[in-house]
Amino acid sequence: MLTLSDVHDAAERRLDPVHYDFFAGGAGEERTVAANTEAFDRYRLVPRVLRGVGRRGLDVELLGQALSMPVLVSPTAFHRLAHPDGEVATARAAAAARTVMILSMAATRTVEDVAATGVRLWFQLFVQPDRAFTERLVRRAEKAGCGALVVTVDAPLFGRRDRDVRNGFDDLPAGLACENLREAPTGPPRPITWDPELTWADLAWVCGLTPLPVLVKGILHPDDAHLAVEHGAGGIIVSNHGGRQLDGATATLDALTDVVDAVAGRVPVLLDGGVRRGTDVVTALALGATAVGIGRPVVWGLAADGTAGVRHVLELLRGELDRAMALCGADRVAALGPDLVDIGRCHR
Ligand SMILES: Cc1cc2nc3c(=O)[nH]c(=O)nc-3n(C[C@H](O)[C@H](O)[C@H](O)COP(=O)(O)O)c2cc1C
Ligand SMILES: CCCCC(=O)C(=O)O
Repeated sequence: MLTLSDVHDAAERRLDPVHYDFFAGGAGEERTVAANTEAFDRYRLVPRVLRGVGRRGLDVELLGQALSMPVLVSPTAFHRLAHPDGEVATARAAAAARTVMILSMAATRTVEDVAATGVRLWFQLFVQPDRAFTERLVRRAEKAGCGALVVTVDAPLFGRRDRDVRNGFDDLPAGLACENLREAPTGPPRPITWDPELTWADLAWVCGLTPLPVLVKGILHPDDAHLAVEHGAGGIIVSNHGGRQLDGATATLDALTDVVDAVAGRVPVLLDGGVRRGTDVVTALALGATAVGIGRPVVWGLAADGTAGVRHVLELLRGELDRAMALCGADRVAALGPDLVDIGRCHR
């Protein structure tokens, strides 16, 4: 498996086709799923030369945590559909790679079991209409040692994924559950409720609830990025949920520059969606992202070969990023700037 695309192919061969469709699919025509990767195809790099890049550092600091590279694990649901050990297997790989894993609220292993791997862990939250329950979840994540909360804001309701509708896939199979939604160890898990009533006041409420930094995930509009910072966000994740919510939403890479300008350095800006190559990481960082997240590639690694498969995905990206940085004349992440991107020609 020489590329992330090879890992995808191996996963597709191993997964139940219905579960493969759940992981791979997006909303509607999947235009935004396609747009995310297609945007990276459109941007070109303008490398610098003769810059002495024999010693390179890929490490970054993010919200007080040291990462070995600017690539982290975006939250994805239901890892036990891909591997019996589920999110614990994923976490072992992220820990070995010394990067952050964002645990989905829809994880099929408990946050305590995942944290026990020693991974740098953040917890992703859909704010629930029952605010007392939401607060208990936050306390549980804090107690388990999570270093940040990630509030996903692109889901006032659930995007319609046509593949899942066609396949009749609307719930986890017997024996699997969202383990962090049980109120008692053997009690039934509460269902995730999408709350279309959420407003910026609710984000401010979450930010006031916890000393942890709160990242807001699912921002595409620069005015929303500004509002997020005003309401207490400690970080922004430019994301369209991997094209699973609003079909037709802009590619995240196309949205990045305006968001970075609106945030004006006040908090870190991350991006996810369509990152499949080390050069994609270079492009996003050159345009102002502090780090990028990967969603589906992690699931493909997990399905293909468990912890080793996820580790392979992370190390493939690390190797590609290192090579791409050298070829761009950058010896460290901070050396990646917008001058490396052929902005004028990228929208043709
Ligand atoms: C199978 C799957 C499940 C996901 N589950 C969640 C989730 O529970 N919470 C969330 O905030 N985002 C979720 N996402 C969105 C990802 O966090 C991320 O934004 C997206 O996958 C990035 O795009 P990529 O898959 O092209 O890397 C999910 C994405 C996929 C593909
Ligand atoms: C019911 C879990 C939802 C996870 C999610 O956000 C997604 O599938 O995109």
